[in-house]
Amino acid sequence: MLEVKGLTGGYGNKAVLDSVSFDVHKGELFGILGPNGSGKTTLLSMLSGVLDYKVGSIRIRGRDLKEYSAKQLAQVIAVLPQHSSLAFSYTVKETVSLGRYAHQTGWFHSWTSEDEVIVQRVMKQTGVADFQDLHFERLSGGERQRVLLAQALAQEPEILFLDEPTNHLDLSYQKELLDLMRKMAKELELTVISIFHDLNLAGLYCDRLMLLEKGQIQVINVPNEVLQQERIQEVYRTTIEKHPHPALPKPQMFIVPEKHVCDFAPLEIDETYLTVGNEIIQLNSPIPLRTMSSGVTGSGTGWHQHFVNRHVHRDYNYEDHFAEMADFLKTHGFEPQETVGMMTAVFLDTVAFKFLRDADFSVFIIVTAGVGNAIDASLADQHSWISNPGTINTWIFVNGHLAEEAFIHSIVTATEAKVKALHDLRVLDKVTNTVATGTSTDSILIAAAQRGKALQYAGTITPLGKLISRGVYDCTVEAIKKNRKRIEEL
Ligand SMILES: Nc1ncnc2c1ncn2[C@@H]1O[C@H](COP(=O)(O)OP(=O)(O)OP(=O)(O)O)[C@@H](O)[C@H]1O
Repeated sequence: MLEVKGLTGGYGNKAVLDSVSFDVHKGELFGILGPNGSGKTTLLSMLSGVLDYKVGSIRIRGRDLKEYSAKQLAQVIAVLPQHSSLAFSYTVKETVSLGRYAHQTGWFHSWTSEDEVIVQRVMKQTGVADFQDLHFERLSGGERQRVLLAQALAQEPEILFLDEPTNHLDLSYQKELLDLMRKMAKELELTVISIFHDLNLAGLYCDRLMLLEKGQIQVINVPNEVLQQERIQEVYRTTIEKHPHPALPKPQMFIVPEKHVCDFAPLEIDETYLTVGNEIIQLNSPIPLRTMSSGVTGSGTGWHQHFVNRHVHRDYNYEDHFAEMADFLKTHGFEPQETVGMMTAVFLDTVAFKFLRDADFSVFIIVTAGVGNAIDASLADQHSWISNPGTINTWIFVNGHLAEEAFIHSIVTATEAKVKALHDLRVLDKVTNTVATGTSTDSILIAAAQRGKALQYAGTITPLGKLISRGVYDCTVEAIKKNRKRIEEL
């Protein structure tokens, strides 16, 4: 649909673009990225015939751009510029109708019913039909943007050029505009070429991205390839982190603000932050901690400041235990969004905790262990779904800076230590009469201050893994013994 070869040029003697070559296919959503001043708008101006070029070629539908008359070009391409103002005062509908100009013929341009149908359709698509009789200059920036998009679509172009299309739009219209672009690209084979400053939106919506750097193409590829952490850091000269989108196989880049001295102040989570009561065990951190957990609230990965292990009756049974737990936390002064919350049927005074220190980092481990529901994982298929009360809740606070993989290693290491504790205490699976490996509802939390020593690994043989192994083993043994004693006393 569009072929660019060796495009070089700029303004007067100032060369902005240097040997730019690429193709865009029909029906493709193609994103142009690059830092300020890298030449994105200059390229778009050349592609849309606004800015002349001396070296290289641009071919649209196999024909050289320079062979098109202005009107012919307007029948094929439409442009939604970044900043727009109108010289005259038009209503919204009149503004959109100007898009039909390229399709009108003869000296006396007559307005056909087809023109009317198209204008009404594009006004609906862009959400501006409701205010079609208002004057353009009375509109907000976002509303104007949508009116100009409607005008561009009224042209019924084959290629739509967009310069920062979501600039003035609120969140829902950003999504709607880009959803519409993608729909039109896929269903009507509209070719969309758009400049983006928002790398995440570009990554979410575009089929391919082209990254410009100082007037040259740094890379053209699918979003996952272009949006590499090191590359973006280098080209944009800033610190960012790349993470997967939570719902889609797409990359997302996060800005990391510069840290201040207070962000590095040493923090050691230990017993002083812990309170053990009859109804809850709570640990309140002075700062949010990076967490990975299987709590009833705060599960998955996140940042949490409060940690609650709540005693519930053996017969606790709510259909929506997530909502019930959230209500419980609220009535006890905890914000559920900021709290990792777990439940246990054991008496909370049977808790075991231990602080362990290495040269330049430390861990604080807290375990409650009910084993009435102990299961041998290798024979789990012999169990029915109905479970008895009893669960092992393991909390591991790390005073260090954990890498993503260290969170996973920590869970593996802690699980191995727990299994060994059950083995050594000969905790039995009552159904199979074999040694249990855990209970059916065990829960775990890894929470790290993300300050101090960088800890890349937490396998059993690493310094962190050794502390976790020792601490989880000792605490699990102690908690099970205390719990057994407590039950004997009843
Ligand atoms: N009309 C002009 N006359 C002379 N130089 C210009 C003109 N317009 C842009 N430039 C220069 O060309 C270079 C590229 O500008 P361009 O607007 O294409 O970059 P961009 O990648 O779109 O930047 P931004 O992200 O800031 O919009 C810049 O150095 C800019 O100063």
